[in-house]
Amino acid sequence: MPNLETVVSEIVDEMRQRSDRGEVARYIPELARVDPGHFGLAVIGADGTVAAAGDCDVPFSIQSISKVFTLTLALGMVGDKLWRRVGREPSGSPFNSVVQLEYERGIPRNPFINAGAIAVTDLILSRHQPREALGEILRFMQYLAQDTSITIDEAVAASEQRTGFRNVALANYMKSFGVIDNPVEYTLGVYFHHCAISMTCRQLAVAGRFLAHSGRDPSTGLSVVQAERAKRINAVMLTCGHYDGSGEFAYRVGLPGKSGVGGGILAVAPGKASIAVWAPGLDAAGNSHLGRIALERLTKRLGWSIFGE
Ligand SMILES: NC(=O)CC[C@H](N)C(=O)O
Repeated sequence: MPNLETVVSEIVDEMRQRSDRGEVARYIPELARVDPGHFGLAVIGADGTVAAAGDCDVPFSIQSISKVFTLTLALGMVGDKLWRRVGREPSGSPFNSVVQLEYERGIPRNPFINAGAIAVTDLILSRHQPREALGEILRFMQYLAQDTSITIDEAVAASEQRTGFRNVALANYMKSFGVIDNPVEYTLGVYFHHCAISMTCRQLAVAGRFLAHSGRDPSTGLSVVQAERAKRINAVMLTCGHYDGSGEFAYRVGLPGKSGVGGGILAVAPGKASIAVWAPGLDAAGNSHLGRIALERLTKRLGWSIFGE
């Protein structure tokens, strides 16, 4: 088996040389300013070995990757009742699509498209004031990443709050079906802010370890969620984590993964590793272009696809 550190540094070198970098997200003005030349990769093996290279210590906007953690928190609060508000089938639609919601009477297809994540945020909020809910989400991220320096990028949150018209539409539409309990502006305020959490690949890979190890953080031995819940979150990541690019991601990479329009992807190799990659340029489905290519090479060289060598 090739050496993990060698594979990681080879992939970073290969990705740095590529000229096809995708397009940074332009619909959030603050993200449009990010340099598409960045590339970072961090992999943490089961024994805690870290292989990280490139811009692995540069913070970026995690955006929709936060939805994995808000789903985890909300399941901890309300349990399987969550699935009365949100489905768990792939949508086959873009992350911010409006059409399905009308056909399905305001119940979002899954917790990772924007509508589903907004409904999940609303569940977390229902027990708190917006500031407390946001504090709880941020503290959960800091706890999982074992790093209290993680913060929210207020400029990114404000940028989205000014321009997130589609999310406002989705939230209002769900509210009309009674799927959103709180004032729409409160729910969206918390949603925009948790999407604006800023983290490095290294921090994100640490935060994802519980998903790779049956719900438990192997460095502390502490259980974050039951093994069965980790398994199910991974299943939803595999089928829905890349929106209408989820099939392609499973086909090429073969791991549960969650992307964000900041260009990050968190991927989980069950029993083996937690992986975070960042390359800001996106493909047509809004997933990191080079991030996916890098993960495809990683799983191929290490034989890590869950579907076989
Ligand atoms: N795919 C994403 O990362 C989308 C998240 C972004 N905050 C939005 O709501 O549009």
